[in-house]
Amino acid sequence: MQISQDNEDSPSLAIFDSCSIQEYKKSLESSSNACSITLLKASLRNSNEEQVLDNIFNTAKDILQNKNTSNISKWRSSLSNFSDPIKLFEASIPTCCKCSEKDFICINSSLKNDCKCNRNFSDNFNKDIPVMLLQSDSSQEAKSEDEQLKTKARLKKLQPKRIHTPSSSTSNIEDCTQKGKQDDNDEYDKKAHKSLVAKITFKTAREQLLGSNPAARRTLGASRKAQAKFISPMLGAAQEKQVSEASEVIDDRLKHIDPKMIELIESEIIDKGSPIGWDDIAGLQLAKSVIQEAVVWPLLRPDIFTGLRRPPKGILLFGPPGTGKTLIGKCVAAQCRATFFSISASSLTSKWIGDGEKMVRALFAVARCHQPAVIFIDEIDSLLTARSDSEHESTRRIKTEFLVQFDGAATGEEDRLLIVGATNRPQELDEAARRRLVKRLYIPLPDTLARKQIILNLLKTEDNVMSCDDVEEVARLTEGFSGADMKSLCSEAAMGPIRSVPMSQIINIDRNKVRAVNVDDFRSALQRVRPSVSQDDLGQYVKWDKTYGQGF
Ligand SMILES: Nc1ncnc2c1ncn2[C@@H]1O[C@H](COP(=O)(O)OP(=O)(O)OP(=O)(O)O)[C@@H](O)[C@H]1O
Repeated sequence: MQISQDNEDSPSLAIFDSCSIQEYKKSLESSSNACSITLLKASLRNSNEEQVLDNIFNTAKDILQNKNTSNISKWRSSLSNFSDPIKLFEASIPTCCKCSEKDFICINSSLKNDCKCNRNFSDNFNKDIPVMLLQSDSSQEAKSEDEQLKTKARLKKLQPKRIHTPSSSTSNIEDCTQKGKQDDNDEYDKKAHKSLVAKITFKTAREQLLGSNPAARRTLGASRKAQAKFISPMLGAAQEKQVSEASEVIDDRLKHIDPKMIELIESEIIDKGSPIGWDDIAGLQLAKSVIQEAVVWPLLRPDIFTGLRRPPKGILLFGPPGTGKTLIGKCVAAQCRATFFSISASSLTSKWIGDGEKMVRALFAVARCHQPAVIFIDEIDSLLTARSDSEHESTRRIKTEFLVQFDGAATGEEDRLLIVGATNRPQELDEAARRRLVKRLYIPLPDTLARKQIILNLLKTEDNVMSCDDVEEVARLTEGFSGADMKSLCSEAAMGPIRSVPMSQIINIDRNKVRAVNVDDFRSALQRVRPSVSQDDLGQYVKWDKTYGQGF
């Protein structure tokens, strides 16, 4: 801060650092002192930063010369004290007429007519102080005092930068500054001690929470990134989290994996649905027995299935849509007591654009941590299609990563991972993929017996009056239906009894009064539900099965 004085009446305070002005304004703002407020008003009077302190200085001078006594009648400092902002600020702290104490708390008490020291500030003193400031409690005072100390310390640091201007009155100011330095230091020590005491005895709710729960720092007023985890500001929740985080052992295999992906896999890709049993899958006896022998037993007894008996690491289930491929994958996982990871290959290439290959890596890493594990990849053809020139770079990278991971799983002696690929378009599969998915099982449309079993399974939970003959009739009439088509047919038939209820009663009708499903409902449903698989498509599967399939 540069202090110059062009003439004795009009000293000018030139600011070399706008930051120090802001600090000074802040210190004025944080004071409930009437003089400070008057000075603050003066500081705000002009938007030109350069003139702020000049305004303050002149205002202070007016007060001292009794030109501005409407607000403050007692101002016992002399002009020479205003050698710098610190002195100016100190001078702005009024002194009690009775005890001659300089204290903010005293001002408040006095203004509320309960001056503890029975100090007597001027009657005029409080007229201009906003009510809000009068109501500030002692903690705020302690805080403002603390801030003043900080401000002083900061301003003190700025003092060496002061440029001396050779003029008689400025010399006086400088002398005064030097003289006051020792006193200043003593006062700083005193106030610092006072502030320390205040700090020890008083803590804001925020300080208290942060003291006991540092994790809350990130939730209280701090900015959080969009993808950052939610951290509860609640004491118990945060502490619980900390304890659980501390006790969590991070698996080495997950060291280089993005935690967000791990979280995503564990929440979305691990299938936690109800376990599927072999009886839930109608028909497909041969496929079931091959799978049981080739993968379920080896996963359950890895000690017996070694060497030549070592199980394949990958199987392919191919066939028309809705024939139970996913059901089989789930059933394998349930039978092996394995974790079931279910992911659609097309989502790897579309949903996680750019991250697909990282996702593949993460998927295998997480699966290794959850062994035994079954990784079910639906629509595997979209991931492992035959290579072509038009293939997108990112798709090629995902494919390469998948094959690398697959080979890692295949060669890892200890790994108990099974990759189950499912496809409706086996002919589009890459040769490399075909070779790796050693067991290729055709999952055909259900035969009559299987369709009958599907109907019976689905009707178990419905009120029905279907005889065995009725079920057989429906099974016969549904030649060419897939398992999913059979489900649609049964749902449609189950709507028959509801449709027979008059519209006006549908809202109020007693559940027990809705009639049971009968064969006529199935007959009408058959008018609406048609098979989804064409005979031509079936021919392709049979052909591919003959060439590459297991051949049972
Ligand atoms: N063999 C079956 N036994 C019992 N229900 C079946 C059978 N096949 C299909 N379903 C029924 O059809 C639904 C769809 O089956 P699933 O999802 O397993 O077929 P998918 O072959 O995987 O089909 P997509 O190829 O379209 O993925 C199942 O939820 C089940 O209700």
